[in-house]
Amino acid sequence: MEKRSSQTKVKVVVRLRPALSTNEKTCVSVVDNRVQILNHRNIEESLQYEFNTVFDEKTSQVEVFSTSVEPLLEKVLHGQNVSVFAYGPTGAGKTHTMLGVNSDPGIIPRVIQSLFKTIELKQKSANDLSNQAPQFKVTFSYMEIYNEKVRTVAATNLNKYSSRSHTILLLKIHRKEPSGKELRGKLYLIDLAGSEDNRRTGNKGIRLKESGAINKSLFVLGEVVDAINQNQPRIPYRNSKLTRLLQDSIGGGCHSVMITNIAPEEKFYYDTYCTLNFATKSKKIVNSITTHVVDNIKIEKPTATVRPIKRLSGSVPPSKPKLQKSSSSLPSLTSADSLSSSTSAQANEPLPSPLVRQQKAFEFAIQEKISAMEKLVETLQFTSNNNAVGPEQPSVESKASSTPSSRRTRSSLQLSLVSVHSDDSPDVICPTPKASSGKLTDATNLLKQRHFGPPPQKAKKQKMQYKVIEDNTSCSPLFPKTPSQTRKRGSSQDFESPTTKKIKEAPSKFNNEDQVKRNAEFLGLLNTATVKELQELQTVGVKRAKMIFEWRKIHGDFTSTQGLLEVPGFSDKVLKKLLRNNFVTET
Ligand SMILES: Nc1ncnc2c1ncn2[C@@H]1O[C@H](COP(=O)(O)OP(=O)(O)OP(=O)(O)O)[C@@H](O)[C@H]1O
Repeated sequence: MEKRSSQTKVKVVVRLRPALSTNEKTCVSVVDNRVQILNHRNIEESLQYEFNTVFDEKTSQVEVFSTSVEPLLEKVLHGQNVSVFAYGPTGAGKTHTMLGVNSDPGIIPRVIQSLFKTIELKQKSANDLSNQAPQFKVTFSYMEIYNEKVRTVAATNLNKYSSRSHTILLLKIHRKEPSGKELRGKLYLIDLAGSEDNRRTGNKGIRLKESGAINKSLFVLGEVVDAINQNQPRIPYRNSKLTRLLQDSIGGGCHSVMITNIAPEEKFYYDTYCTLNFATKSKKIVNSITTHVVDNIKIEKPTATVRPIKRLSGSVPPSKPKLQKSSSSLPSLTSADSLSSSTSAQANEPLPSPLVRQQKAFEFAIQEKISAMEKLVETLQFTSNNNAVGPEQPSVESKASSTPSSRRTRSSLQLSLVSVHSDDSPDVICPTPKASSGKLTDATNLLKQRHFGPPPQKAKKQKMQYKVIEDNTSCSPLFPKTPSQTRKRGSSQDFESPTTKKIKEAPSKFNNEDQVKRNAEFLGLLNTATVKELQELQTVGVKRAKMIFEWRKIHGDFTSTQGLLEVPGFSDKVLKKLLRNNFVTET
């Protein structure tokens, strides 16, 4: 059930990074909540922009987090969605703000630490009062929107580690109250690819095209913001993958914070000007906040809410050096970085509590997946386009390029939207030790083993598509290892689920009641089926099944079959055909 509770504006904050070199001239300054940019060519053209919050170059990571993000975490725990995204030109500090470095962690590691600590506190205080504590389950997905025509995550002249994709970390928090009431909140943490002025970056060839694609998606983002501000009847969310993903964040049901990163150097003048103009128009957007709540009548039996340390330790990857190595991908916090008064007390505990250990395991799982993804992209760069690999490229394990799987990974480079999906892990409250342990320790292997793509010719034809790596091995319809690998579409005996079977067995004649029932069953199936099951529906092939599945993971349940129109690959015509072929009427 969704409850529209309030309306709130997109919160736009600006962060100015420090100058990176004393040799460069600067043109931006911050006074109170105003940003001033001086046009060195014409001093009279100096511009001032006002925002609610402006962080100057001295602002620390913890201040950015505690001012802009931390207050919203409670909302996620209460079934609301929150979106935090960093926007700005290449090299202005988006990744520093979102991820940070080990010695100075950014928003993502701080959010994870804070969420787990808050959950622990809530459970502790319930236990202290001898009340039954709520149960929490935290899952995550990591996605990149990547231009499929580009073969490298290449360095530009401007910033040698420039990220060329939009990356999205989605945390889902499922809270179950002892009363049976369930709350489901989502937290999107988004590091957008940098917009850039190609004249300045010196981009050429592939990099120019890549940059063009990034700028185009950001341009569509601008169009979306304009359309919302002008109250247009149609908002062009569907014109880019990025805006589809941000649909809930901009003009949707989320609490949204846009962190606008800007750089002080004169050479960024035009970028800074455009970025601040975009930020100014974004702050007018109003979102209608939705609370995702299910009221279950069933009263849960009391269960242990914090699992014993012994079982938990099974879920932490045993290899310490590996974890330490991967920690470079996702900086973790030290006790010195205590975030708020409510959490700082915890930081001094001599032994990590179970939830802190779970948080660590969770961080590790994300680290593993992100670093595996980075490795994969590097491998792909190397194996798919040796010419493009210059001295700035990171070294690549040659093993990966010589195995048969590398041939498959190469083809997956052509996919534009890469999703490392691990929605079932790690389960904070009650994973079985076996499952949990497998999921966490195998994260990297999983990615290595399962980065298979469609045959290269096929992938070339497809302009934009999803690549999904799922933790649940039984849900890999694209590349099943079982006899189903050779099965033809429609011959589903080998894994047909009772639900799918029910849908497939269409009665020869419907009365109204049958039809309503069937429609409901079909909708239920859309909201619960695995990719394999979805594939069994008429008119839903592998690609559409994966699209439906991914869309559902990101945006939640479909409330009607019309919702399928939001899924990439579904036109009116396709939807009508799908409904007709499955004996379902429009809902
Ligand atoms: N607040 C800051 N304090 C210190 N250094 C910073 C800060 N913000 C950014 N930097 C440094 O500036 C450089 C560029 O930052 P970063 O890579 O985060 O930019 P970006 O906007 O993510 O770029 P891209 O769009 O190319 O990914 C990095 O070396 C980073 O460490």
